[in-house]
Amino acid sequence: MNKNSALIVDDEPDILELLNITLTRMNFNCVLAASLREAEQALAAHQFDICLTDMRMPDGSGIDLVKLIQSNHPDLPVAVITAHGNVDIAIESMKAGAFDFLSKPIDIERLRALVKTATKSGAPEAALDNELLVGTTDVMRKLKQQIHKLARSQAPILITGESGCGKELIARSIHAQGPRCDGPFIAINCGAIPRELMESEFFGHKKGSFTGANADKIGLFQAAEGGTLFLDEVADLPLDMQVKLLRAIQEKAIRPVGTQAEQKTNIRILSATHKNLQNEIVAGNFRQDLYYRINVIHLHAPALRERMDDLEALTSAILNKLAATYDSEKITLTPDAIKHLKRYPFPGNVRELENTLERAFTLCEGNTIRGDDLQLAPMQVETSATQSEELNGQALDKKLEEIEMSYITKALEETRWNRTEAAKKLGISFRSLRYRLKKLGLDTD
Ligand SMILES: Nc1ncnc2c1ncn2[C@@H]1O[C@H](COP(=O)(O)OP(=O)(O)OP(=O)(O)O)[C@@H](O)[C@H]1O
Repeated sequence: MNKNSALIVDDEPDILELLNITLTRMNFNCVLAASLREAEQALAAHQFDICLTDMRMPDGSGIDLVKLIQSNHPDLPVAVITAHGNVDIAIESMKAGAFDFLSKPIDIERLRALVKTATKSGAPEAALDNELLVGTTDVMRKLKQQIHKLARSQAPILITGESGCGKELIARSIHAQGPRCDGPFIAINCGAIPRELMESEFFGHKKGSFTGANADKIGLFQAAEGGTLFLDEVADLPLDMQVKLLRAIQEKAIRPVGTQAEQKTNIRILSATHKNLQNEIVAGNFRQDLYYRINVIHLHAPALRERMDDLEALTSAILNKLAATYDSEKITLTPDAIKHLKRYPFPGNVRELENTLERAFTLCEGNTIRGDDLQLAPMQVETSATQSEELNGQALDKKLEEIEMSYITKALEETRWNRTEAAKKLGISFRSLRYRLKKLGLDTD
């Protein structure tokens, strides 16, 4: 088996020795350098699989080395070793391109985990274009490149963008392309957890630690061990929970409710929000220090109306998925339907496009969707981009659902729950009614 090779840069002989012994035991060939100059020479002479560097060297800083490696050897993962508690340096180095950091005193277990993650290859090349994210417009191409580049890094990433524009999908792609791809991807909507259960949901609890805690329970952090924890709607975390989350990220350790002992964690944190976190900080709803920690790298997901050239590709991907789900033949759109879609601003982004097409599919005759089947009200078609920014996709969906629910229940009551008759009354097919009943939770089968 070919040995991996490591470049270790430190002017402190003790640490150099510790790193050397640990990595040699992990079957690495180690090259040692005591200064930036020596590191540069080693980089010019050898190929490495990982570089570990201290921050302070006689002739420069670890960040200088990170920058140098970024520009000359962009595929070489480099991790920095920082003084205990020096968060600023750790973050600065990750922003500069370090894939992770270790703080002193060095914890051997963490060091081994870091080295393993760094040298583990991500998903195979074939998966890299990731079919997950449909889109070839410039903005999507750039986003995909960024995702590919950031997948190996362990830096926390904040993904911003409007509702339904693909933030979770981006997080999944980062996970799928990175070295943690065999580990779990745990997604959690921070706004959906009852406040009183939050700490236990995040960190787990011990049996008997509070009323209702009938058994030991693991939390999301433990469930995501070795993988990625995706905190969706992170702006909705209450302030007291923000403090606890900050601590967990900083210490890379958690304490389940009702226990004293800390548990180390090895997870990557990705977060997302459709809110402007800067504004939330000013309003006193979000902690600046937590923002700083989760936003080491920032990715922005574009709204659908900013990449309308992707609309047709997205539409056809969604229709293929629908055909597979409903075991139907290929579904097509008339040119008129395509025109309708192109004129609509999609305040609810790709999610709204999916909902629109699914609804149209259940309404359409045969397998061809016409303009009218899309039910895009003229008022909505004309909505300006500025107005649509104020609309919230989820609110719109909820409203439409309420209207749908009230019409359907009325028709069902009038026909004494005869669904064939109710469908006729509503002017929709039986198939469409059945689909809607299921979706609204009114299905009695
Ligand atoms: N580029 C894309 N290609 C294919 N499907 C996409 C794309 N972007 C979003 N989607 C689909 O749109 C839906 C919404 O995406 P996702 O849940 O990732 O959005 P989000 O921004 O996280 O939404 P929210 O802010 O409401 O949590 C999903 O079903 C997702 O698969």
